[in-house]
Amino acid sequence: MLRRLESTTVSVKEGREAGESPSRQASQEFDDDEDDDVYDEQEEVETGKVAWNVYLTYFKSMGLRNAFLGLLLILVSGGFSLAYSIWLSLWTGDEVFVNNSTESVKQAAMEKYLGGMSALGVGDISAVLCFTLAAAYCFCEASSNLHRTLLSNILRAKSSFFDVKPLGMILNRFSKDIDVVDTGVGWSVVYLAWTIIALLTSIGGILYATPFFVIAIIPISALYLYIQRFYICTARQLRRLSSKASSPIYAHFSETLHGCQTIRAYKHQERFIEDNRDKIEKFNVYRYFDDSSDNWLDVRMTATGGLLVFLAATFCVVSTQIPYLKSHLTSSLVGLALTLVFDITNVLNGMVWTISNVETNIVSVERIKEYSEIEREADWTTDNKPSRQWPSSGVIEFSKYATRYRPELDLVIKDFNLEIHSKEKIGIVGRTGAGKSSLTLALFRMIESAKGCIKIDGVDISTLGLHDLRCRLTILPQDPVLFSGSFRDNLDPFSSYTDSQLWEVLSQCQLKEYVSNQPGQLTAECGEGGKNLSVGQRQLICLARALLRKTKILIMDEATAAVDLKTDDVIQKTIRSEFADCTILTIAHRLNTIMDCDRILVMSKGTIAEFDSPKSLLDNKESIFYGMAKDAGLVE
Ligand SMILES: Nc1ncnc2c1ncn2[C@@H]1O[C@H](COP(=O)(O)OP(=O)(O)OP(=O)(O)O)[C@@H](O)[C@H]1O
Repeated sequence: MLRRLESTTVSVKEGREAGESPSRQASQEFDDDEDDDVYDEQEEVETGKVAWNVYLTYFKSMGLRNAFLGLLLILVSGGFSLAYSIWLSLWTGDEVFVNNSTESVKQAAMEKYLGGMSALGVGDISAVLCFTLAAAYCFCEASSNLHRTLLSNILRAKSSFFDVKPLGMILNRFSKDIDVVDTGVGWSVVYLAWTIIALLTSIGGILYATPFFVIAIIPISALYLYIQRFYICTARQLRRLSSKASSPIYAHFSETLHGCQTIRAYKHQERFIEDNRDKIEKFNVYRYFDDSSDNWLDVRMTATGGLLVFLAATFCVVSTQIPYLKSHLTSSLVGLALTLVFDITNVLNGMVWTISNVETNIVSVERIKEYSEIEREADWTTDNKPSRQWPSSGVIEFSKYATRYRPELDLVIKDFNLEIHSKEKIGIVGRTGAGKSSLTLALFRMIESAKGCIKIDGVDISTLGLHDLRCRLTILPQDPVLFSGSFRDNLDPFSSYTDSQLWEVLSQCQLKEYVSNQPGQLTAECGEGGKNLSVGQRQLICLARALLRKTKILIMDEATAAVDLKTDDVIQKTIRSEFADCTILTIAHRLNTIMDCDRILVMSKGTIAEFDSPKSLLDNKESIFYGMAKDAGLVE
């Protein structure tokens, strides 16, 4: 979006000049549906019922044995509740209390029933307590396992995944969806199990008291089912849509935070605030309908519940007119039936809510599962382990190599046949977009081969594990990457080197004086992503890290672009002396930094345009390199 800022600024200006009304401009501007279209393409919304394997994924993530134990405890607790009601009805129906029994008999019966109630109560409480503890454990297991799988998959996702998915979309899965799994899914599944058991026990009790009630139960259950099915498919889809609509909010928010300076510089604060409101508004549309559908359900559930109570009472009255039933029906049974029917209304209402809740909450598991199954990079390690010394010579060979960023895109490197000898220093130049950075990414297998192979010291790198490959090469990237932490953490994250070694590399990179003046010196904080340092200083820290690792192959991707010429000169000298016996590939924008290289690779549109010593290339006035050197003022 920030990239579009300048062009939009121009188009807004042009719009004003063309005399368009502000509202029309605004509508065009906020036809930022283009943005949302991007999301539409990138974030597909599932439709229809959530697949059963999503539920299975959730139960598997809590451990099937744990899930089974939890279910068993719910059944035990439900059994206690039913026994409790039956015991109460037996108590109220016991003729000992209405006959002319002696006080001692009444006393004994009272003690029996009270003792029974207490035992059932204690049993019920214990079962609920055990169940709650088991449930809490299961939910934590499920959440942490789902989160772990999601995180490990995202961290191992192919780089193309990050090219096509905006950060906000990924953050949404880690924040909102994980939050729903943490707090919503588990308990909604438990409430569902509880309500099913409560429903079955209530229906059993009512049928025992008034068998006639079966005539009402069937159509009313059908009505409940109908309402529930109607509601759930709407609520489920609304939940999916509102989850999707929240992604652009996250993405926009993080973009705004990152581009705060640019937004202020262009005085586009208002536009971004409006944009943010617009996205929240779109999100609220789904939320509003989500809430409205809840109210719709509430009204119907209450009406159907009332009908159920009315029918139960009517059947009790009708039963008193039928001689066979009349003899069976006692006042305590009528009491039990009416109590249960009041319960059943709540239970049926609760069931519809919980089924919908489960279905809507499980959508988050579905979304997490989707990102837990994205295509991953190649294996971290394979059976083909390189020797400890590999690469000992640093010979790099590209044979008929070609690569692309994604299967649907064009090749960015084509027909690459190249051999770089041991300890050779190669300068790589070419117009922007020629494929220089892609070449370095290919060496690290950030992008995989589409054709041909790359061999390092005779080993085809595609047969190695990614970790084995990447830890044997060093890159100084265009964008220096630093972690939040101290200088020491950034230089030596695995604490493998001594302080004196760290100071030595800092001095080689011209940073010794700066670091020793910091409070705490090596333990001084670099800030989040190294924000306490300038870009040039960050590049120097990366260089120091490379000097410490000192692998046989070093790749520099415009690594000193942000440092001043004098420092650049010193660094180049340091690299030449410290990495004298290493193979170095240098992508350069300042031609003078690669003039002393052994050979220069000039790239054009992903192919090798020229590959020779600087002298030979400069001797040929027709060469591309000569033209570049001339433009840079290095030759006449
Ligand atoms: N993440 C990506 N997804 C798809 N295509 C990409 C990606 N990164 C680069 N490309 C394409 O690959 C081609 C080569 O880009 P590359 O970054 O390797 O060029 P470069 O020579 O390093 O350019 P520069 O000097 O500007 O860094 C370009 O056409 C570019 O559009």
